Amino acid sequence: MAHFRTLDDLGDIRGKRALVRVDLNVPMSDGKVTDATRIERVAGTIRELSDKGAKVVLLAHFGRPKGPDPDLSLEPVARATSDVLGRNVTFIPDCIGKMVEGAIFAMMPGDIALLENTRFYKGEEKNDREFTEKLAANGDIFVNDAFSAAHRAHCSTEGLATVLPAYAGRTMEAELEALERGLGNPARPVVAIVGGAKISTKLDLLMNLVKKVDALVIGGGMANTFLAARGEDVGKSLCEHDLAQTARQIMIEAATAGCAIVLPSDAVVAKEFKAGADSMVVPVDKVPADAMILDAGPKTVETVNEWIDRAETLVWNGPLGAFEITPFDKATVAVARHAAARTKAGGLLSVAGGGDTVAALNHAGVADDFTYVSTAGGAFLEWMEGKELPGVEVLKTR
Ligand SMILES: Nc1ncnc2c1ncn2[C@@H]1O[C@H](COP(=O)(O)OP(=O)(O)OP(=O)(O)O)[C@@H](O)[C@H]1O
Ligand SMILES: O=C(O)[C@H](O)COP(=O)(O)O
Repeated sequence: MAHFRTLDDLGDIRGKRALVRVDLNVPMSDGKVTDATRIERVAGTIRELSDKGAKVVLLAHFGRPKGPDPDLSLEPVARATSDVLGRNVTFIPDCIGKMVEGAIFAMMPGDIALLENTRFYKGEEKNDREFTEKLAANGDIFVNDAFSAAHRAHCSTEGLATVLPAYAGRTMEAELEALERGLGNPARPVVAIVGGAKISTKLDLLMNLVKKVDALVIGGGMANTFLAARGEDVGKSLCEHDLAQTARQIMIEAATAGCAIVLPSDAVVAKEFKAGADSMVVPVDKVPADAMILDAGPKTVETVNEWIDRAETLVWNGPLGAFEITPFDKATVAVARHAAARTKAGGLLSVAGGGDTVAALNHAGVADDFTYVSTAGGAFLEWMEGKELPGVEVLKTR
């Protein structure tokens, strides 16, 4: 990639402080990382910089804290990163200031440290110049290996590249190359599946996506808002009723663009959101008032698989149900396995992205059978829409 500086362009960095932006926003349960894919993907960059003798200082965010929040500390992620690397990763409980400066000063060439959640400071998400400079004070070079956070114009994703010599890490390089190969000019029909729970974040994306794909399958918690917008009673399901008008607008845009919208026709419902809860399959117009939709039903799975059979390109972000909890993983697993089988048989280019989506494909045992699995969620979708990603653009121009 001629227009980026990469690790190949680094000179002698022995003893230099490399601030490395990674995406360690990984799924966690009971304080433990439940899927280490994002950590595994950045391990190569970390090892390479460490082997070159840099002091490797990892910068990352975790969750969406409103300020310092012990529940969103990166400390447990430092342990998981250490396990993946098979090397010690020191956790430094802040990301700016004298204490951090001292801790980094004490590091030996090749040592690796992870700083505390950058989002504990308000300046981070505002891309505040002063906060960028405080972060930059602890680095000699900046390496961005967080493609999955590159849609955010934050200090640690964009700002730092304006004040320090900036390089794309190996994962950033690999993601851009693979997505360009797979989606630059996709073979049609293109089917997109968008599910998951981050409804408000994804509605804007859907608005643009319907203009680019031939069919849009809406699943997971996302679908409930659309079903409600269509007038269905979704009981106690996850649903953003105040976004019903936007959902209706998306359906109108889709009709205008000739994009088929595929919504669930049946659903698995339960009264409790817990493993092994009593559940039943109902048509989407018969959801009991005291129950919630937690997965797509078998008829829906059949319909989605038929769309996959017609597709040349499949783009997938967001699970079709609460796949972490049995038995609400069935639809996601069935569709993932179907797409994987078609990919393996030839004829389907399948690209999936999203932290939870990757976890779901791993759960289905088919992540390796997709053409490409990106660890990015929002960044993946924005890239798909053709939007410029600030974290990528700033690397290009320097
Ligand atoms: N019907 C549903 N009700 C409640 N939660 C659901 C439902 N369907 C899916 N989910 C939840 O959606 C979550 C995943 O959604 P999300 O939008 O975060 O996916 P993603 O885009 O792959 O992940 P990320 O945003 O981390 O990259 C899972 O935790 C899953 O349990
Ligand atoms: O999980 C992600 O998609 C990235 O880490 C970005 O997280 P955000 O949506 O909270 O900015």
